[in-house]
Amino acid sequence: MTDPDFAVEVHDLRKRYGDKQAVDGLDLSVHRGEIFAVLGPNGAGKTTTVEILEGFRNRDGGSVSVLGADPATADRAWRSRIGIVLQTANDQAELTVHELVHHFARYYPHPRDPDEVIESVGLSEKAGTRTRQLSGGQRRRLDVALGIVGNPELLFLDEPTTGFDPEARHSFWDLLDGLRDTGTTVLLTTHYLDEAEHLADRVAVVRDGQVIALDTPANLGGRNARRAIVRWTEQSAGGGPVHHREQRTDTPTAFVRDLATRAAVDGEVPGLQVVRPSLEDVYLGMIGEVPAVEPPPDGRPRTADKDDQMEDVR
Ligand SMILES: Nc1ncnc2c1ncn2[C@@H]1O[C@H](COP(=O)(O)OP(=O)(O)OP(=O)(O)O)[C@@H](O)[C@H]1O
Repeated sequence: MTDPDFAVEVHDLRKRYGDKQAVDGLDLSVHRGEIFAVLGPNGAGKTTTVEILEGFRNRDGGSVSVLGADPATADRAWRSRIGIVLQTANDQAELTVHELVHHFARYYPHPRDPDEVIESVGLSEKAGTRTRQLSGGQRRRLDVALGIVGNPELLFLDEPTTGFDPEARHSFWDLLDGLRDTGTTVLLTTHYLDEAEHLADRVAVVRDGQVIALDTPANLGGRNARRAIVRWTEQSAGGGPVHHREQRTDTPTAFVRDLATRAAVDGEVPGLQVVRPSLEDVYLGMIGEVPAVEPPPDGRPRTADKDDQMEDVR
């Protein structure tokens, strides 16, 4: 433990609520300076894990190191090195943006310049506005301002863009890209696959309290999961039933060329589609929502080609 290259190291983390094993032997490590996303369905154990890392919740077992210290016993000096943006917004509704950010800055030994922070989250024009008069997206930006004004080495963001419109989400991403450039380590939980894909250097998928996959967004699920899928239809001889065919391949162009010579009807392959699984397809396959990237079950028809698989998907 306490490898200086890692901002966070977690091994075999466990937490139970009554008879619910919320975290069940979870392992992960976050490099310094990286943006790390934790994805998972509702109830997977993400918030519990993050709260343990923040020192807000006790664990039942496992080892945890955050900025070299155990959050369960860490002191105030440690706390001033982390920033936290919670799911629920702060409620000092009568203070202005300027007052609130300046007020929070005084809690920290080495804060950033509060006015620069307000500017960096795009709220300069709202500095004199009471926080209750901010829109949801502006409120979230203020939450981030409060999370970063202490100049944290590590920032926790719990579902930062839930409820944002697409434009607000994209400006928030720009804000985080800027934070990345300052070397701040960010650990965020999100339900949005596009968010993880855009922002994260690495992604952990959590299900049933365990990390079931951990990789870069491009490699999550393995290279095989991102192979192109060619889909088309074939009709049985004599006008019989239509079969939906599907094949995974690294060489879709060559495959379609070959398919066109054997399966085209009047020059066209019926129902032809070439798709590459998105991160969302891979993720949904992993958490068991849609078997998007699983191999076909036994007993389904397959091609003679030993490298690739084909199935009748009906
Ligand atoms: N304080 C608590 N008391 C009892 N059970 C809890 C408590 N907090 C969470 N749980 C349960 O533990 C499991 C994990 O919850 P957790 O909030 O960590 O999941 P999550 O992945 O953050 O979910 P979401 O995406 O919905 O926020 C869930 O089954 C939840 O109902």
